[in-house]
Amino acid sequence: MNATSTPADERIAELRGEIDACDAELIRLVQRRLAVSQEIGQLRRDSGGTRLSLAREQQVIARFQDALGADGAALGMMLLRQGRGRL
Ligand SMILES: C=C(O[C@@H]1C=C(C(=O)O)C=C[C@H]1O)C(=O)O
Repeated sequence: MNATSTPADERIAELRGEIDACDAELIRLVQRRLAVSQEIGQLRRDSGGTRLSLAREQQVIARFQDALGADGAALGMMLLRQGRGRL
């Protein structure tokens, strides 16, 4: 600790490091999820199926809603939208 920083400042800096690590992991997971989702979409289209599966999307949103409430559902919808690209 230097002369001007308090114990709270030190702890905040430490916790911000944890947040930064969480964010980096989340970004990596979102990118991985997008790649997997796009691969599934391509496989379905190549075999003559639809690009989207609304029943599956409802399951995904319900999972986020159950775990995280209304904001979770919104987050799930953002992830789904990311994988859709141009409709
Ligand atoms: C990835 C899939 O395709 C699409 C993308 C989804 C997703 O990103 O979770 C879910 C349903 C589909 O609309 C799938 O069917 O699982």
